[in-house]
Amino acid sequence: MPDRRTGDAPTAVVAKRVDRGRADLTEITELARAAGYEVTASLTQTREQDPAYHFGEGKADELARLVAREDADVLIVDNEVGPYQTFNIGSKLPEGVEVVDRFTLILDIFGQRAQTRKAQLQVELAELRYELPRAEVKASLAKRDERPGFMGLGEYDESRERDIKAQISRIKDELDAIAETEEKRRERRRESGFDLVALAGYTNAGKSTLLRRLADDLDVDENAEKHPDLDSTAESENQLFTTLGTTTRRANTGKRDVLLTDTVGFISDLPHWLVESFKSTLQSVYHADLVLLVVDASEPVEEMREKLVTSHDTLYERNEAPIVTVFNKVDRLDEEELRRKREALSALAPNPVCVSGLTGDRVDDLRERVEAELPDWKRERLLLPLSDDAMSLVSWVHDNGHVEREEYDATQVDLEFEAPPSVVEQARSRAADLDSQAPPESVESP
Ligand SMILES: Nc1nc2c(ncn2[C@@H]2O[C@H](COP(=O)(O)OP(=O)(O)OP(=O)(O)O)[C@@H](O)[C@H]2O)c(=O)[nH]1
Ligand SMILES: [Mg+2]
Repeated sequence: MPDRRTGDAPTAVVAKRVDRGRADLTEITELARAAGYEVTASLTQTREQDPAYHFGEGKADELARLVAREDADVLIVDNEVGPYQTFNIGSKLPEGVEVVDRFTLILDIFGQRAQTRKAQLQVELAELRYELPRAEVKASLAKRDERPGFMGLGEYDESRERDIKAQISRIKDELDAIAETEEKRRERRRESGFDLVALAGYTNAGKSTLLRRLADDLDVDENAEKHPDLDSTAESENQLFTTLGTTTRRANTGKRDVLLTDTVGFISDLPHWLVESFKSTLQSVYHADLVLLVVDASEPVEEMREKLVTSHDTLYERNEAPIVTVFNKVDRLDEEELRRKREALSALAPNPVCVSGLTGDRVDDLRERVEAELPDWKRERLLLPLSDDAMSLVSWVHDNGHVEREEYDATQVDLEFEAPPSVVEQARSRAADLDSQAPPESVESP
């Protein structure tokens, strides 16, 4: 196969079957492009699934001729093609041409982008889960045909399935350990007064662009030591699955200190095992204080609806946080069109915030909305003695909450602030410790 890195792009023919209506090849073509393929031809069919070839056998022959004529490197099928069907279609194709289904293609993209240990493990896990039922099929085909080496797979080895299962369980353990570390980190961040906000949504909706728009660059640098894991890059590209790992940056929404996390995009028609493999990437969404569900509002309303449904399905059951829908890319449509879309989608996306991450238009509305939707902060007033310890508590409150009033007299400082409940509690208990040195006074605010 030609090397994708040398600019000599491998070529692909894409195909798709639907039960009824017309097959739309836009997304699969985008996926192929994201994986590095040049799509040279395509074919669709509207018919019920054929058990042997997925497509009708006549169509499978036509596909084979097209692939041969185009001299394509792969045939990409935008359907869930069973292991037997893959084998049958493959046997009609010219020697060496692979059949790539939607999931293998997505895994291929993920594999190319996976940079962190976690991302690599997730890809490996998904590949193994994909391979497991196929290993079973290979086993039974090999037995049936008494051709142990068919498809160039080498000698069939009974232990392959056992191996796969063992590897799956090992990777799951490692991913669980990573998830636990991340959960502890989230707790630490909450305790130090951060609200955790996650950007979620369909791939290419503009999540990373919004992250960059909302994030406060300077603060990330200043806090690099305090939060060494904060990543300063969140690339945007007009391409599916630009973001694979999670990126967290500090954002300023006014009073609150927010940590904003960008995540892998959602996509429709993913099998359960693939979503499951990337579960730990989505933990930062599932365990956020608030989820911003980003939608590309420049797309046709039916497409927006489908992508909203996919997003809600992905969030469903696991998500604990309130969801705010964000209609992004509003620079690409006029007020009237936006109004129509809001109305048409009002059941799925009640009261959305409309912004342009690209131009920054109305991003202040989004900041305000984030503030308004985050869980309530508590108000507190403390009277502290003038001591070094008290001053360090005052500066800690500044770091972790929002100080409304700070007045000094000869003997004490009168501090009024708003902060998350956990911060208020800690501040109270630290104030009580100070009081053991100089008698304290805590005044309930009105
Ligand atoms: N016109 C317009 N384009 C936008 C806007 N926001 C993002 N884009 C473009 O949309 C494309 C996708 O943006 P990203 O920020 O990479 O989207 P994403 O949701 O992070 O995508 P993935 O990481 O691939 O899931 C890029 O080409 C952006 O420049 C916007 O408000 N207006
Ligand atoms: Mg992104």
